[in-house]
Amino acid sequence: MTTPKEWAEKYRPKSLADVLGNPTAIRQLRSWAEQWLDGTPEQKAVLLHGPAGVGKTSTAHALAQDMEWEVIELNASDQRTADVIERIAGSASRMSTLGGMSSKRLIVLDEADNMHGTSDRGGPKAIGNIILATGQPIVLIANDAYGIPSSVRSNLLEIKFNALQTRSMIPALKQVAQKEGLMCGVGIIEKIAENADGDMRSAINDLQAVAVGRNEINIEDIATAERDNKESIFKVMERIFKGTDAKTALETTYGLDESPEDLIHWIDENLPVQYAGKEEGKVTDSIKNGYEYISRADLFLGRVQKRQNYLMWRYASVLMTCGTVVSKSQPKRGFVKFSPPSLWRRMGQLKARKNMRNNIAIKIAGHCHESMRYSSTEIAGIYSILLEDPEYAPAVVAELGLDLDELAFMTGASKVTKKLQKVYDDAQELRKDKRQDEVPFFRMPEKPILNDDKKQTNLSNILTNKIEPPEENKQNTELVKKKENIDNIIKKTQKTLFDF
Ligand SMILES: Nc1ncnc2c1ncn2[C@@H]1O[C@H](COP(=O)(O)OP(=O)(O)OP(=O)(O)O)[C@@H](O)[C@H]1O
Repeated sequence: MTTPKEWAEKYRPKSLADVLGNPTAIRQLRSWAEQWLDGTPEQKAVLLHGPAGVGKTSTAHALAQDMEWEVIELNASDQRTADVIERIAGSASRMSTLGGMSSKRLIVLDEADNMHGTSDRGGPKAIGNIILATGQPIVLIANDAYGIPSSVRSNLLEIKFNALQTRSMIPALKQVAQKEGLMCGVGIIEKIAENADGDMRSAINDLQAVAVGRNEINIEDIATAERDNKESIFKVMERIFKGTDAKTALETTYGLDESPEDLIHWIDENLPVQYAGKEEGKVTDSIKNGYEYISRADLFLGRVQKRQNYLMWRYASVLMTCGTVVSKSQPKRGFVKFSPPSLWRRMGQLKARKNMRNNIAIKIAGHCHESMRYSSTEIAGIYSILLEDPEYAPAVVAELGLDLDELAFMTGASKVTKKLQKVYDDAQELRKDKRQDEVPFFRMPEKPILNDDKKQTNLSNILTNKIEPPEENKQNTELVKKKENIDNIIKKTQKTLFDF
């Protein structure tokens, strides 16, 4: 059986133009590479450093492709003793390439901050020497710039990569889904992007994991995947709320992939339900005692934050777990479902909506040459009202370059309906027919409303508010209706400015 190719690998950017985010870093790297075309730059090696999964390695390879350079790579799985480095990178850095003097060979040293221990003995020193003597460009890649010995760092041009913004990851993830023929429910990509915390590799991996065996994914599928990851939290909840042994409960938290800050939310959410008495709504002693302990645990969590002293997590954990165990007045039996903290869900939904809103605002801002803020508060409303009119909707979608989710969001629909799909399909046809800047904002009906071209142009001017209709034409009912329609839209927007 063949294993499916990892999407993260399959969609690795091939050129610098395909790398998402970090424009300053890309610019710096490109201009450093161009210096090699005119000779040897002052700094012969660069260090790309930053968090995992933001495209450092991909950028190095994309650069080589763009410059048509060969790549010699030494990654962490290779033995990187002084000997090996000298044999591979050292000779590569001195020899000219098959393409002659003008062509270069890019030496890429991945995980350069991870060169210690016996297998890399002498490695950092050898790298330092090669950088001094090289005739070929060298790229070092590291998560932590401070993990590189300062003697090596002093000869490097440091280029910093930051975590990617959620809003730049969303369109790329949507493209991956589209290329894989995967239908995604509204908001699902936004949620995946947001969960990834700026790490594109993990976002693509999550998307692939949720998509296994499906050609359509919905928000419930993510909830199930999240639940699978959280399997151990349910065990801990069981020990805390059903058990009577405080020590065992505490010990189970050690294997948990959650911080005490997260665990306290779980306990807080479930305590009133798990320790509820027979009398509905009555606050039992178990609940009171439990909250007493939780509030003290919370004090310690506050101190951890304030003093950055993580040793105090220990006290917080003991108070919240053992405290909740001993708070119950009698053993609790029977099944009561454990729920994840509702606070997270609310915050997650808010964040996903915010990302979607920002993406739309960027598109409107680009189109109207206005700021994002002005676009979302003042202009977006007009567009959402126009989207309700089947005559204008495709042109608006085409002009702004909205995708289906964004269209659904702007019209306030909870899911993609057939009507929205049709608007979207018509918009794609419009985009295909004309170059983007040629798509008129107000699409004229296919069949002219008026019989001759001159009158048709007049109508176009009136619709775009360039001129008032001539007095005699006001009698033309169709024309007047159109004008009134537009006036109504504008009046309505002034009253109900986009609430999203
Ligand atoms: N900026 C980006 N643009 C496009 N794709 C990206 C980007 N960053 C990461 N990816 C995706 O994630 C995968 C892994 O990226 P890459 O190996 O370049 O990250 P990295 O920063 O070098 O991570 P690490 O430090 O863990 O090695 C790529 O194959 C690509 O699919």
